[in-house]
Amino acid sequence: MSNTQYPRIGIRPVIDGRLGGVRESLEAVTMQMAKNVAALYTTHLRYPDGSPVQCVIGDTCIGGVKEAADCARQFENNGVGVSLSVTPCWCYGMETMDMHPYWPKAIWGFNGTERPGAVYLAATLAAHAQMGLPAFGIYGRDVQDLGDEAIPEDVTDKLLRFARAGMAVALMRGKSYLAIGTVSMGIAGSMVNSDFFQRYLGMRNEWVDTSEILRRIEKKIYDENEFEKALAWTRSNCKEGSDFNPVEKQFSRAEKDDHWETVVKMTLIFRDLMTGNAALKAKGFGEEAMGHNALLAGFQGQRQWTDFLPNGDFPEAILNSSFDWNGIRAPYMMATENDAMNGVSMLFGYLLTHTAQIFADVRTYWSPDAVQRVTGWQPDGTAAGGFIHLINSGSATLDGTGRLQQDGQPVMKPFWEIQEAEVKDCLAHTTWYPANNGYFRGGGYSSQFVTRGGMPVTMCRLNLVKGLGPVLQIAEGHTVDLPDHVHRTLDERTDRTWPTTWFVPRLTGQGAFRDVYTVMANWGANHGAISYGHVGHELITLAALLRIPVNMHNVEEQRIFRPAAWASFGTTAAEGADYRACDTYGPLYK
Ligand SMILES: C[C@H](O)[C@@H](O)[C@@H](O)C(=O)CO
Ligand SMILES: [Mn+2]
Repeated sequence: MSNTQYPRIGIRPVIDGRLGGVRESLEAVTMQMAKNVAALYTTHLRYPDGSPVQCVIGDTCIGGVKEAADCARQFENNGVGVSLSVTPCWCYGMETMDMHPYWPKAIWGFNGTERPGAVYLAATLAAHAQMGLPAFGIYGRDVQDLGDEAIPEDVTDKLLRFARAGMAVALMRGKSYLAIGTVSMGIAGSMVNSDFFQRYLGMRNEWVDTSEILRRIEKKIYDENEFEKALAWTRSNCKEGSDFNPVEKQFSRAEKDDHWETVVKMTLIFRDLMTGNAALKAKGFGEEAMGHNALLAGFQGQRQWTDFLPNGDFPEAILNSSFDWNGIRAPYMMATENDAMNGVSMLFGYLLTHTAQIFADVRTYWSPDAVQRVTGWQPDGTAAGGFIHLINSGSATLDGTGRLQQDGQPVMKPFWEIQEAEVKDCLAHTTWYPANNGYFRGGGYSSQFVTRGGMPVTMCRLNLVKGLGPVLQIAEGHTVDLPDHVHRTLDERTDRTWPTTWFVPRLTGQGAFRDVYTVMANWGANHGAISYGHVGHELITLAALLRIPVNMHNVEEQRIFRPAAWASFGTTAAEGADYRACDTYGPLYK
């Protein structure tokens, strides 16, 4: 996606239409409010390629329906995907409101009292509620003087929160999920549900059979120069681990070398399938050069492919990372086992944070007693109540090693903040073991690392429930370090050739978060998507925009920001209100 194709944020300066004094006195102040928000957005928000988000400000202030219609046309012509109305004064709600059926909407009503911006906000939010077009209300806590250009901190926070989630909605619209293969090992999440993608995300689905990978390998439908570069980089940066397979099952050195070539080609091919590649056009493959317009993809892998060919762990891990042989770059979202529902969970985390995501099985809850029994160590500190072993062959991002840093702390961060030395460190802490060929008869290489402890992370998962629809679950928590011998003992009970993250959710003492065991017991599927930071509140805002109820979360009430109309569905049991609101509005795209 080039910069010019990214959706923009439309800012609507709304004004009291009474000419002959009132309007004239407010023109400059209203337009200035719009300009100030645009400046805030362009300084703080970025597109996935790292460039600043672009805003379109209405050509004129909007005092009535004629100017509202002009502005809608202007926005349509300028690629707007998210709409924010701003006003310092009373204006005419239904005459000036944004009526677009699916642009995420918010109104910032200035908290001054010389002119009542908040009264407009209330009147217009009522109109939005009455018309079934939910909008977020933004209103500062402290009164400002008319003409005070500062955007207070609480307002800034809400403006940014709304825009980040709104932009995620706009970025998904019109893009594709590409399934490479079909259902993996009976996993329902890989039974790609096009009705969900179309109606809830505005995305389309593309499917290619895995025989396409073989065709491209055999017919050399990839950039051969890039392949040589990629193979050389892989040889010098991806260290191969010992072969733990029984000797009689091990592949020969020649076969292993051949597997390295295959997995590097698979990486190029998966990426080209997703986004296209101009180099293919030059080789006479114009159709392949276009790709599938995919923002997200999944690879079935198990079992038909992996039963006789190298597995997808290398391509999945590299694509999900913020770097490869071409240098530091944005991660590609790639779900292992073609678990599209976990892929979308990753996509949510990625679009909100611009950081790579860990894809993992939510494999084992280790109670303190079980840990003590098996290792002799009594878990303490963050791990005192036990922990969850997140581990899956393959697709966890190498950024998940925790070797990227901020002020000496382990982090995951947007690619534009990553330094070359940090990339080297991620690679140095990753070992590529010959795949466990009891599971992967065709060989390949699995990435192994242990995530550094102390990172704040958020795990989420989108589930489809028949009769209900999609629901999102969210668990904020931390990665933890275990003493070496404890890690080794527990890890070796599973598969020591796979990447491990030890995770402790933050407990609230209530419901699903009464203890670590109960968090795991309430997880709705075998996988979770793990994003850096505590971003549960951002996920909740995004879910509300998409009309997806959140069935489980541990986010404090004061951090939750949903469209104003949600309050009309109930204010004390907010979870129930969320379900009723999402049910009433239905999916964003009809
Ligand atoms: C190798 C195994 O089949 C794993 O891939 C399996 O445990 C899963 O990841 C299931 O989601
Ligand atoms: Mn899995």
